[in-house]
Amino acid sequence: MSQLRQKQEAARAALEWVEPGSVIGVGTGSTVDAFITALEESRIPVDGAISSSETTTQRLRGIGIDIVDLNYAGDIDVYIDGADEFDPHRRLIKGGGGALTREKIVAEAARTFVCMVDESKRVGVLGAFPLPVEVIPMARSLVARKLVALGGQPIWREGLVTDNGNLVLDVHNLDLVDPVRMERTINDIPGVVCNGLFAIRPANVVLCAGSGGVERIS
Ligand SMILES: O=C(CO)[C@H](O)[C@H](O)COP(=O)(O)O
Repeated sequence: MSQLRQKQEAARAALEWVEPGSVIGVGTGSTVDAFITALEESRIPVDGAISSSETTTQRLRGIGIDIVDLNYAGDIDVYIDGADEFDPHRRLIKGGGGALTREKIVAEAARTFVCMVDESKRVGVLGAFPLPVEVIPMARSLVARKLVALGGQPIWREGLVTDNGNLVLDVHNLDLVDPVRMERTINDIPGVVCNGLFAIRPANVVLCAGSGGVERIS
């Protein structure tokens, strides 16, 4: 089964968490694109969505779903998103699409975070995928030096400006054996807005699609 097909399978499985009449949180990326297509085909009537990026907002509006401001929504039942890597504890690396900060905000507002992945995203220990770190532009070089001191090799994702007007450093070769600790350590660097580790608050459910079907890890 192709990777795209696996993403579509995981996306269809996530529909089980969409309650008719609810407001849902929606992530960003190609798996989320497949989810939005599946949601449209399902005709489940949702009351609106909290979006994690301008790209997702456009897609959701395109299928007639209202975008709700998180400030007026309170907590929501479910957040549905993809990931770049997941480990056996449902801890994630996210941010390959550069939307990590808003993704983490919406995930935090949700009682249940459902993560849709294809088999290629499964790892024993996080860190093969470079860790995205969103930084305030004036702090780019300072933060990069601090990340080197932590053992990483940051590469500036040149040309990308996030929806929040910031920059992204992709950090290679960090030791992520203790991802909770590293998530906190990086967050403490002045100038860091957010990092792509979702370890303090992992996914509640991972739907991993492979050749044998969709595995539900919860
Ligand atoms: O974190 C993300 C975007 O910031 C995505 O969830 C992640 O990059 C996975 O993307 P895809 O579904 O295209 O494989």
